[in-house]
Formats: sequence, C-alpha cells, structure tokens
Amino acid sequence: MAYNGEEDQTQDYLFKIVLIGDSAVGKSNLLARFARDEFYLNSKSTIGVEFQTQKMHIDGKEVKAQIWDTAGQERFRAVTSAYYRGAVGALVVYDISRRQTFDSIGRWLNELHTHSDMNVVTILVGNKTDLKDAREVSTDEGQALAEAQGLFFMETSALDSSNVTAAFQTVVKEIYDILSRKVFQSQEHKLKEASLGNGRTVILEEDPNDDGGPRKAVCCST
Ligand SMILES: Nc1nc2c(ncn2[C@@H]2O[C@H](COP(=O)(O)OP(=O)(O)OP(=O)(O)O)[C@@H](O)[C@H]2O)c(=O)[nH]1
Repeated sequence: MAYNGEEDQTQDYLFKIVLIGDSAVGKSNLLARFARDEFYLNSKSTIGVEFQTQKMHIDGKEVKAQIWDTAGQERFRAVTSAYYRGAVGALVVYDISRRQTFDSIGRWLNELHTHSDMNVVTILVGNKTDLKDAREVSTDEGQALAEAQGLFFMETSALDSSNVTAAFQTVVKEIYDILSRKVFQSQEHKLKEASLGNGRTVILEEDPNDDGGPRKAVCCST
C-alpha cells in the first residue's frame, strides 16, 4: 500500500457489520462459530439485539469487527433504523434447505438499503451446506442472485464450520481495502475523515492517551 508507514502500528479500526435474514437461517450460530467457535443445536430465536466484537489482523493492523445480530422475526426485532445505523458491512443470510428464506432476500436487501446505503459491503450467505440431502436452493442460483445484485457470495455451514470465517473475512477485508485506498493513498495522513462513498464518512478519532496520529476509525456517520 502506498502510504507512509509512520502511523501504521497505531491504527485501529472498528467496523460495524450487521447480520440479516429470515428467522432460523443460522445468523446467531454463524456469529457464535466465528466469534467463539461454538455451535448450538437448539438455539432460541434472538430477542432484541446482540453484538460481539471480534479482532482480526489485516496487513499487520488490528481491525475490530463489531457484528450485530437481531431476530429474523419482526415481533422480536429492535428498532430497525438503530440496528442499521453506522453499518459498513452486511451478511444477508438464507438457509439452502428452505427456499422461502432465499425468496426473502430481496426484501432484506430493500430494508438494508432503506436504512443504510448502497455502498454497504454486502455478502450473500447460503448457510447449512451440511444439509446436503435437504438442499432446495442450488449454488448456481445463489451465485446468480449475488451477481445480479452486485454482492459477494459464499455458502457456509455454522455446524461444520465451512466458510464461516471466510465469509466474515471477505466483508472485513473489502471494507478495509476501500478505506485503505481512500485514506492511505491520499497524501494527507492526518485526515480526520474519509468518505466511504455516498456521503458515508469514516471518522478517524484521536486517542487522548496517545500523542501520535489518528488512532481509531469508527464507521460511519452520514
Ligand atoms: N444443520 C445446520 N443447522 C444449523 C446451522 N446453523 C444454524 N443451524 C440451526 O438452525 C437453527 C436456527 O439457528 P439460529 O442461529 O438461532 O438462527 P437465527 O437466524 O439466528 O434465528 P433468529 O434469531 O430467529 O432470527 C438452530 O436450531 C441451529 O442449530 C447449520 O449450518 N447447519
């Protein structure tokens, strides 16, 4: 990357990423598998909102993904606009063994784009690939929808772990790459704000305990 390495050890990023999709597609278990390497066979529906912060390292920098999970069922959901506020990434999840959850994807994308913006880095995730005999949505169909909507695509299993880390990493890496291009390739290393596009702004906060440069990228305000 074309930037002056002076500040690279002190950069710290926080990206808000939301999980959305119908009830019981496996959102909470994808998060549990990713954040704690756990799986719950009979997990209850999420009530309200939960989030977990997971540290990752990209290009030697520490990136924190703050991943938000809420209920797929309307009646258990918290205030929708607050859930999406500030999100820079999204995993839109369906269950490959239940076609109706795939048919709902358009509705989830509409909601995402109503409450955040078109530039949210989004991956379409077909979960439960371990249920091979019960498959109702082919990989090709998932791929085609993702291509038509301009989304990343991956099939996962929270049960056997396949592709779970890769799905989250794809989103985090892409957000990081967008920011790197916008922030570090600029000559102004002291930039306080960098646009992620369409009015979305990343604020690079000063750390009061550090006299070095910008410390934290908190995504995003509008
Ligand atoms: N076979 C299989 N079952 C899974 C997988 N992921 C989740 N499940 C099961 O699917 C059910 C629902 O999983 P959750 O993670 O609670 O689903 P959710 O999307 O968070 O549901 P809501 O909170 O209601 O929106 C649970 O019984 C899980 O054990 C998977 O990859 N494979």
